[in-house]
Amino acid sequence: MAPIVSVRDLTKTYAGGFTALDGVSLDIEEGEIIALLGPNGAGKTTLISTICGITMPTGGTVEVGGHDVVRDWRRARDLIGLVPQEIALEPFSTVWNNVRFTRGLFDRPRDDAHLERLLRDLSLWEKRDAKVMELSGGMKRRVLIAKALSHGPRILFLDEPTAGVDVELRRDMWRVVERLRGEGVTIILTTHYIEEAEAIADRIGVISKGRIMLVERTEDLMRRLGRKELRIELAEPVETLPDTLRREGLERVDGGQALVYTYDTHAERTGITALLADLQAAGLQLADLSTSNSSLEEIFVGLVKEDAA
Ligand SMILES: Nc1ncnc2c1ncn2[C@@H]1O[C@H](COP(=O)(O)OP(=O)(O)OP(=O)(O)O)[C@@H](O)[C@H]1O
Repeated sequence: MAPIVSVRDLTKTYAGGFTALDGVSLDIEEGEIIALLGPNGAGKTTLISTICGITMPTGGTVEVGGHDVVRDWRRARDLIGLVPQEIALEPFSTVWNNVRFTRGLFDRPRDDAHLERLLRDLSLWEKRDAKVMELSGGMKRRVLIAKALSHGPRILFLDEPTAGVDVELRRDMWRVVERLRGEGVTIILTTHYIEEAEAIADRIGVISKGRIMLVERTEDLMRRLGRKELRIELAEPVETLPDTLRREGLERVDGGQALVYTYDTHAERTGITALLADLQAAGLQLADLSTSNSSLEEIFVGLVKEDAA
């Protein structure tokens, strides 16, 4: 099946000369949830805005549902719902009218039942007659989501959806995302939180300095990167490792006072039992043992550092 979003060699250099996207290519399949992960300023928002036809590319192409987002922007945009990072709402208008107006912009027939369901899902129904300016920041974010979904888009973009939102909104949001997933809606979100990406995304793309560094199925990425460290404090330091202990992943550290064994938490065998047996056989006395997660956060920081190196 043709991808629903196809990005080819996309570049964006802003008027001031700054290159925010530097040759990005990415295919997104219909119905998948993809998380774009990257530090501040990596180019995530620029990528989303360009796919949505809001930012003009300086090179390359983007097709959404087979429509070029520049030449055929209206048809491409019609398939898209965008929840932006910044709150941009009509402050004097009510919640209901804000959402209904957006649906109207997409030339959809009136469908109050659809809008009611959306507002209920987002715990906004009680506030439907309130003016947007009277709402809290969290409520305004809910309105942004309702607006983005008002015309029943096939693709939903969520730009940093959970930055600074409370637990309830996060929960409501993920409930809506689950429902949309069930309906086959494609979801593209940007986030700083790798745990969030891991929890909901089918694939994770890592962006740094305007480039896609990797795109992988979440489970493959986690398997590849899901490593843990076992630290073995020795009663007496060892000068060199006996041959019977030499193996992949084992290192002498702190002048031989400790050994660090890195293993794959997903592997069928971690090799820990054999290692401990070999340590005993080699006559090494253990003073202490501890394990630490190579946390997903650290992995991410590591990836970005790698790029900077
Ligand atoms: N209109 C603009 N003019 C000039 N530079 C811009 C413009 N918009 C963004 N940039 C720059 O492009 C780079 C990428 O910005 P972008 O907002 O895409 O990053 P991001 O990954 O979404 O970051 P964040 O997580 O902070 O939102 C940044 O260095 C930013 O300063």
